[in-house]
Amino acid sequence: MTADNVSKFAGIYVAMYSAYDAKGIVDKERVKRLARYYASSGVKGLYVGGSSGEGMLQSAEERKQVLEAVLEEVRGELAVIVHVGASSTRESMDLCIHAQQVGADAVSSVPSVYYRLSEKAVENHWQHMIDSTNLPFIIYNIPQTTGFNLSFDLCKRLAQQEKVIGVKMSGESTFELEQFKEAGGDDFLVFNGPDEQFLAGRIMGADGGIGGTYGVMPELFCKLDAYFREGRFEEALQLQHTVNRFIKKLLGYPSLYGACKYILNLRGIETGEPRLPLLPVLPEHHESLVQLNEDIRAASLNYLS
Ligand SMILES: CC(=O)N[C@H](C=O)[C@@H](O)[C@H](O)[C@H](O)CO
Ligand SMILES: CC(=O)C(=O)O
Repeated sequence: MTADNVSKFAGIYVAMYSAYDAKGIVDKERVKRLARYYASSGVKGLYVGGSSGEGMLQSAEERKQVLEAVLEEVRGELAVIVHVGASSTRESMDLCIHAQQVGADAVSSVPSVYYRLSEKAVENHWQHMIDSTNLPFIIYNIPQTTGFNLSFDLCKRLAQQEKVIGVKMSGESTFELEQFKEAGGDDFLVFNGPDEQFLAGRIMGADGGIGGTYGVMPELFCKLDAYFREGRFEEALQLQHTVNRFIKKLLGYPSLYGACKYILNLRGIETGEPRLPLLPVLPEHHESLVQLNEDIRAASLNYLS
């Protein structure tokens, strides 16, 4: 990993939702409109097909369609990292090869889920993906959903490879986050996962963040990152408090993604409902989401003026 790569990839990435039509079928035009919405928000890039993107709930064919739509819209304008994690190594490799063919900037993956795998098995799973293309690879560590926590030693071993450029750390320990930076060295990128502690992650060494709630407030996260870079920590903390009030509310709905998608809908960006088993919001939630959308809008205007 070179310093060039660091400057190419460090920054704020929206973990993008997928867009479906009213029947729940992937809608490429809607995906494009959503990608376009972020292109003017100041973010560095998009993380496609991750937790928020519901990649794990889609067929490989659908995942390819979503990625193609995103790239057709913002290729060269935004950095596009695509999550290729799947249960079988074979499917992940297929998604990696596709990502390279269509021009994604990097691939990323969680461990295989469902089976309880040894560290050796997870390493081998990731290595097959790394070897299947020339693309940079970003480890996705999210122990609270996968049950597998990346160790310092495995991080260090993987980071020695040129193609392994970073880790998305969605575990909540900022100590472990700091240790991944230590394991990988200066040129190894660490992305903060938990949006609620973005500032803490940045202070402990993260080079940027990849987050789902950024999708409804990208400008606020870009501003928070700017405050951090400028050393304006008190203002950064105040802004983190502000976004956390919004995140806390978002987490109170039947599903976080359903709430975020409804807010996007209020802004004229239709993405359909989250895919089951993730629950949509109900009519009784609409009024409070209209209010939340207005509050986010007011905060964005306030911070950007
Ligand atoms: C567990 C999970 O999905 N974490 C996401 C990414 O790492 C975050 O972006 C959260 O969605 C966000 O911090 C809200 O809790
Ligand atoms: C939230 C997040 O980072 C993801 O969608 O993977």
